[in-house]
Amino acid sequence: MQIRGYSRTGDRAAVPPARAWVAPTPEHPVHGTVTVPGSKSLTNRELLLAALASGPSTLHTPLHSRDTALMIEALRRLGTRIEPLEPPPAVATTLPGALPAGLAPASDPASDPDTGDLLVIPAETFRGAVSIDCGLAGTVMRFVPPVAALALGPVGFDGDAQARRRPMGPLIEGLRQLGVTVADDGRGRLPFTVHGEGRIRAGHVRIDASASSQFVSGLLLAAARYEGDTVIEHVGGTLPSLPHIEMTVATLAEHGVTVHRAGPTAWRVPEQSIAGADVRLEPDLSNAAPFLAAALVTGGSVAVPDWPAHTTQVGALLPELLGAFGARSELVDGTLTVHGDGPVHGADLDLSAAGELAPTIAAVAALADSPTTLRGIAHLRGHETDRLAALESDLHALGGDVHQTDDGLVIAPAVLHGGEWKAFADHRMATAGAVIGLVVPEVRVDDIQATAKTLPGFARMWARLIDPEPTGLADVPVEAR
Ligand SMILES: O=C(O)C1=C[C@@H](OP(=O)(O)O)[C@@H](O)[C@H](O)C1
Ligand SMILES: C=C(OP(=O)(O)O)C(=O)O
Repeated sequence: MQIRGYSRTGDRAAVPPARAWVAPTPEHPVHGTVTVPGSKSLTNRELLLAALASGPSTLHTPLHSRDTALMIEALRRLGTRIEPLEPPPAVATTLPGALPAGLAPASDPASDPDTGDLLVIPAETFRGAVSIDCGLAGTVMRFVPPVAALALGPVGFDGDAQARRRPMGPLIEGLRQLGVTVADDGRGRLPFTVHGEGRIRAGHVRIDASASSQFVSGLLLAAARYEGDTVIEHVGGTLPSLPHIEMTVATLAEHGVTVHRAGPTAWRVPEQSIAGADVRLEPDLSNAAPFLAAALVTGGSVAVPDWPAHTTQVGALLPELLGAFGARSELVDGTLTVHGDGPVHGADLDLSAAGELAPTIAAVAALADSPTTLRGIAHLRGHETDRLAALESDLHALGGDVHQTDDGLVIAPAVLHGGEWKAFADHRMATAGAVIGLVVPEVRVDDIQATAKTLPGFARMWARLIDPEPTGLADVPVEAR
C-alpha cells in the first residue's frame, strides 16, 4: 500500500515527480482549528525503544509519514515485529500456509501499519546481513546504527542523495570508541556498514555533537543494552537542540530507564533492561508551526487541540517565538490558540534549542515590518538541506532582503513578489513557502510532496484551514482532509 508521497518503505523514488503547488493566498484572515498528527521525534523514539525493550509495547496515535515508515521498515529488517494494534479479521489462520494468528508477514496488506495504533514485539536477537534505507530521516540514520551494533552480522546504511551530505562522523566515531567496527569511506557520511557482534562493552564516549544533538540521542537510546556503564560526553562547540536530548531522556524514563547527568553535556546510562510501554503520542508541535504562523501573518486565529501542558517538544516554544513577532496565544482546556491582531514585527532570536522551527520563523520574519536576526543555527547547514542557504536563495527569488551570518540569518523588510519556492526535498522548506504564500500571491512551491517526510496530509490540511468549505471536497471526511 502506498500513501501520498511515500511508499511503505518510505521510498520517494517511487513517487512521480511533483508538479508545482501554488500556495493559496486567502483574501481574508485565516481562522480555524487544526488537528495535528503525532510527533515524528516521539514516534521514532518510541518505535526504537519498543524494539529494544524486553517485552511488547503499544503505540497509540503514532505519526504515519515517510520518516516513521522508514523507521518501521528498518526495525522490521532487524527482526522486530510491528503490526496494527488490532489486526483486522482478514489475517485468518485457516488460509493454506497461513502464519499463526497475529504473525502476519511484512508484505500482507491486512497487516499494513500505515495507519492507526501499533503493536511492537521486540526480536530476541537483532538480525544482521540486512541493509537499511534511511531516506532523509535524521532519526533513522542517527538512532538505528547504535541498535544495529547489537545485531549479529553486518548492517548496511544508506539514504537519499541529500542524506549522503548530512553529518554522521561523530556517531561513527562514538561507535568505534565502543569497539564497534564501522566500515565507511572515511568521509563521515552515509553510506557505511556497522558490523554487529551481538553485544557491546560499554565505555566512555567523547564526541563533538555540535552538528546534531541526534548523535547524543542515538547513543543514549541504545546504551542501556550495552554491557556496563556508558558515558556519552559532548566535547566541542555549542550543543544544539537540548530539548531533544531531554526528550530522549524522558522517553527512556517512560520505559523505566534511568539516565544520570554526568556533567553539563555528559550523560551516564547504566546497563539495565528497557521495559515495554503503552504510550500515547503527543501531536507534532513543530508541524503545528506553519498553521499557527498562518494566524499571525494573516491577522486571524488558529487553534490546535491536544496541546500538551508539559512536553519536551520544542514546539512548546511557539507561543513565545511567535509572540516575539506580535502574536498573542492562549492555552485553554488543552487547546492552544494563536491570534494575529496587529502588525508583524521583526525579532532577535536565538533558535539553537529549536532549530527545526527556523524555516517557519524565517518565513514569518520575511513578512515583518522590521528586521529579524536568527542566531544559534549554524547546524541547520546539515539538516535535510542546507537550510540557511535554501532560505537565503528562496527569499532572494521572491525579492527578499536576507543574508546568512556565521550562525544564522538576518532578514530585513522587503516588498515580496511571487515566484518559485524550492523545497529542496525539505518538508519544512515546503511549509515555509506556504506561509509566505498566504500573503504574497503566486508563490509556487516546486515539491509540496516533500511534506510527506513528517506530514503527508499537509496540502489538504492547509487548503481546509484556508477554505473550510471548498467545492469538490464535500465527500472527504473532515478529519481526513
Ligand atoms: O532528535 C530529534 O528528534 C531531532 C533533533 C533535532 O536535530 P538537530 O540537533 O540535528 O537539529 C531536530 O532538529 C530534528 O528535527 C529532530
Ligand atoms: C531536522 C529535521 O529532521 P531530521 O529528523 O531528519 O533531522 C526536521 O524535521 O526539521
